[in-house]
Amino acid sequence: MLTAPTGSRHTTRPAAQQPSWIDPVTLHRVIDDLEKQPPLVEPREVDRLHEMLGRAATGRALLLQGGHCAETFGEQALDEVENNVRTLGRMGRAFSHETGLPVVPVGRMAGQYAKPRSRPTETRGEVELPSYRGDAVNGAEFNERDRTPDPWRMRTVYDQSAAALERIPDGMCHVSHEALLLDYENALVRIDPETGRRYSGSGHMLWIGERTRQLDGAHVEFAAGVDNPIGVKVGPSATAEQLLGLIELLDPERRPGRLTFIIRMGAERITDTFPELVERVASSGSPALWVCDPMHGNTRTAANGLKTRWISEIAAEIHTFVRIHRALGTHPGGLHLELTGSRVTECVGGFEPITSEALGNHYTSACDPRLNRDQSLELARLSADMWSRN
Ligand SMILES: O=C[C@H](O)[C@H](O)COP(=O)(O)O
Ligand SMILES: C=C(OP(=O)(O)O)C(=O)O
Ligand SMILES: [Mn+2]
Repeated sequence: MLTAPTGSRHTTRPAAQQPSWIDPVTLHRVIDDLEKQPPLVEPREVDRLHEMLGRAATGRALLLQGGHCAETFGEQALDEVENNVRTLGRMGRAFSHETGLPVVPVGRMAGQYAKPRSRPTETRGEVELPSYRGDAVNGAEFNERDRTPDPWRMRTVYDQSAAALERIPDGMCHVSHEALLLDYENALVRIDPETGRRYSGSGHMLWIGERTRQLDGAHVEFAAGVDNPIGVKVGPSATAEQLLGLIELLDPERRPGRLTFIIRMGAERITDTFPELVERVASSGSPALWVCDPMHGNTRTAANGLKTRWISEIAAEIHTFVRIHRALGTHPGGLHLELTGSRVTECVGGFEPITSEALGNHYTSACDPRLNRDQSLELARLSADMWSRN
């Protein structure tokens, strides 16, 4: 049986983007309860993904990571899981067919319930309330009761994630999420008695976000202490020294598949620093896998106030990502996308284009705008073309 380590929740490092839970007694009851639960994922499944990502890191496969920006609680969300997995599967087959490389599908799924925010509070008129930080923390409705962080929501994350995992057909993909809420993540660390190794039991792959990747921060410390594959988001302010520091902390043994850099610079800015980052990391001997998140550096606000992204900019960032790798002789290792298998109208463009005016027609994202099913499949085909022609 996998056991929970003792004392794992104590850290002296600063932890960015954590909610202000107002009731410590409830918080500790929830943590104690989570520590008693079985892990959501098993070490052997985690190791299997590690091995597959190792192939991607060494140029023999591609990672296709995708799903909602923010998953939500409830039956309706569970009903979408299968559709999203099938969309990811179809995209993977398109990619694989064109590039000749196997594709490793990984869902942003069964755990992606906590969000970092640009601002701690949101103001509407005269009223200022805590920002919505994902269903793991508080409710999206703009009233004091919903927006107050509630630790019991972390217990629901566990149940909802378990239910979502049951909806993934035949283990068609591994699952991943941002390791943001350290109270939750620490409570789900387990030790494999056979090997003595520490694993996160909350998802196969975890990533650290752009806002929490500080070298001396609690998130990097947490990730360094588990054996799962780890992603780190890399935005335009990242330096080569920071990346080399992350490699020392997260992958000192240089194991292919352990560390993935998820580049999210924006179509305009990717040429500024990215070539130097790749060169410096490659010449350090790190086998880090590079994937492109063309979503988070290309977020805009439409005239009607909705957050959106343009397919043209998303495609442009992917294109530049591939070209830079080709020029340097390194491997463009895959994509990280926010998408859904449903017919939403959240991103602008596509073959049958969604216009900025139509964005409000079916905009259901709890946080960032996602590619809909058609846009996802088109982008997969377009990207596959970039991989094989460049
Ligand atoms: O992925 C999510 C968003 O990019 C992140 O939560 C920041 O969004 P915000 O600027 O609306 O807070
Ligand atoms: C918040 C996210 O990304 P980033 O940390 O890159 O901003 C995300 O992936 O939803
Ligand atoms: Mn997002």
